[in-house]
Amino acid sequence: MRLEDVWLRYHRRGPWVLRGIDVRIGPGEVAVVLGRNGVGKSTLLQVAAGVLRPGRGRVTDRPARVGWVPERFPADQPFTVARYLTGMARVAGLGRAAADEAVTSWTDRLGLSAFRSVRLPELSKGTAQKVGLAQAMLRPPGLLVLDEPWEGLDAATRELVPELIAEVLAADGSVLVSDHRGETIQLPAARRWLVADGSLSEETPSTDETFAVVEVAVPAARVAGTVARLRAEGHQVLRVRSDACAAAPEARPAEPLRAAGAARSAEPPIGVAGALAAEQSEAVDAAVEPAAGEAR
Ligand SMILES: Nc1ncnc2c1ncn2[C@@H]1O[C@H](COP(=O)(O)OP(=O)(O)OP(=O)(O)O)[C@@H](O)[C@H]1O
Repeated sequence: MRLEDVWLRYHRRGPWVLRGIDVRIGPGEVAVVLGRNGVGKSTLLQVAAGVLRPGRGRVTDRPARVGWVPERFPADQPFTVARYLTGMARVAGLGRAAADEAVTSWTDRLGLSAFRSVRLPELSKGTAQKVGLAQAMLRPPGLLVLDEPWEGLDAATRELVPELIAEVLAADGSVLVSDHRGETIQLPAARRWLVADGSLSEETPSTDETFAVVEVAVPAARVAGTVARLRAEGHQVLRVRSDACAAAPEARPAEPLRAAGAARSAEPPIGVAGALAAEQSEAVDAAVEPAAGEAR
């Protein structure tokens, strides 16, 4: 699929959100869309999915079957989970029996079986997100578009997301995913598209595919700005936490950089800049490339 010189704005005289985006994604490829809040990641994903039509330019070779998981599942619909998913399966072109089979299979897999008779507005945010994932996968999509798919999901389902992505890729589908939680660290082969000022640039892959995790302590008042800057630079922010340990007044000695897989071990963090009051400090864990020895 290719986005050819795509421009988009929401209002006739409004500012252009996307300005001349030109990018292509092929079968079996996954791209992570990164950038500051409000920069246009969701807009780009919606254009790719065919939910929004570009004001100028065009999208070519979009696969016939697109699975789109919006950032917020629209749960204000008067259907039960089973009824909604069966309806979506039929809309996707499945016959009655195949639709029932797909709904049973995906509700089982996503832990939704107990919610089949529950109406959508009564679901918790996380459960509604699972319904959003299920509807996108009912019929194997040639293009899967996931807008912050990890948001609100329980741990078990979060782990399932890379599995679903892998399945789409294995069937020669393409996947686009935005991710502000840094979960796409689990997709080491993903291309990385950075959106800024309406344009898109692609990060060139590192020859060293290992990651390192750098823990950084910043004053609470600067957390949002730091997170935004790190993301805009293409780093994956894994989590933000209040951390009394970061309040230690003395600087700790630097430890060797740890691999991302070891990030949650009990080892002390590296290079923590301390001297912050506990109630004022937040720790930002940022995974950066390249690995060892080049903490930025
Ligand atoms: N329906 C809409 N009508 C008008 N403006 C919109 C609409 N949706 C988004 N925008 C504006 O377009 C810009 C890009 O929004 P978009 O949601 O695509 O950004 P984003 O990078 O996905 O943000 P976030 O990371 O916060 O989800 C923002 O300035 C936003 O306010």
